Amino acid sequence: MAHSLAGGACPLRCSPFPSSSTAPGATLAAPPRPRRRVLASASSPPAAPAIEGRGVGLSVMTRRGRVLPVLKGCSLSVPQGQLWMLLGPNGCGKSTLLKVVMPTVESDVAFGLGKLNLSLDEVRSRVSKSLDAVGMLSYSQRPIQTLSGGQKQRVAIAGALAEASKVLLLDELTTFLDEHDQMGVIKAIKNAVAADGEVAALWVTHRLEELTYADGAIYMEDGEIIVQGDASTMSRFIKKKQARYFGHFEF
Ligand SMILES: Nc1ncnc2c1ncn2[C@@H]1O[C@H](COP(=O)(O)OP(=O)(O)OP(=O)(O)O)[C@@H](O)[C@H]1O
Repeated sequence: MAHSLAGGACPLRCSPFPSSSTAPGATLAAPPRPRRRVLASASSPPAAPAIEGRGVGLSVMTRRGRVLPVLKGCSLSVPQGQLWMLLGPNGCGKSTLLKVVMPTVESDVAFGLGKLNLSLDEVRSRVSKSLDAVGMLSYSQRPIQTLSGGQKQRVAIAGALAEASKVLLLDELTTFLDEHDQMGVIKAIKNAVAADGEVAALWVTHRLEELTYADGAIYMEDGEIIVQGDASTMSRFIKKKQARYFGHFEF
């Protein structure tokens, strides 16, 4: 099974598991008197919720030390297989609510396993092994939206590993990442490949320093593979090529 991941924004995935959540560090406020109405068709049978929040409250501290309630006892339920819109005037709390009901790292990785008909124990085991392989096990319960770009990439890689993908096709995963996140992602891939022994990865990059982590490399020009070999051979080849290129210029 091959799994392709591209750089840039991580695809947002919804949890297969119902969850209610609050943002880390959020102050839970006592819910005010309910001001909500639930309108439902009497004929529609209740579907299992895919996104669920119960009594979610969140307050932030202003610079002047005032506690500002942003979310006040919000309860919502979006059934599986349906598209719902979150509406309301500017500043009413839509984006904040979206952030706090996002899936956790754990449920995001489990998402792809829904199609495999596995037992819950097997799902849990695969999720924790793959998160461990990319160094993200301690983040299992964190909402995806609270992660850095590099951490999101590592969670996406864990998702591919959990599905037992034997081939990882990785396109410029580190382009928009800072150096710390870049190292985290490349080490995660390196560990995952080394730990399993059966996984192979092909990594598209412009960052030549990443060659240090590779076992081998392939160099292309104008639609053709010019040379391929082990990492040290390829490193020498690239350095010679760069020297020839810079030799054309007089400084
Ligand atoms: N970290 C924060 N510190 C201070 N105020 C905050 C913080 N987060 C959210 N708010 C305030 O909470 C309110 C809700 O913000 P939010 O962005 O969720 O609203 P929204 O409904 O998505 O708005 P819009 O439709 O304009 O995008 C706003 O008044 C915003 O200024």
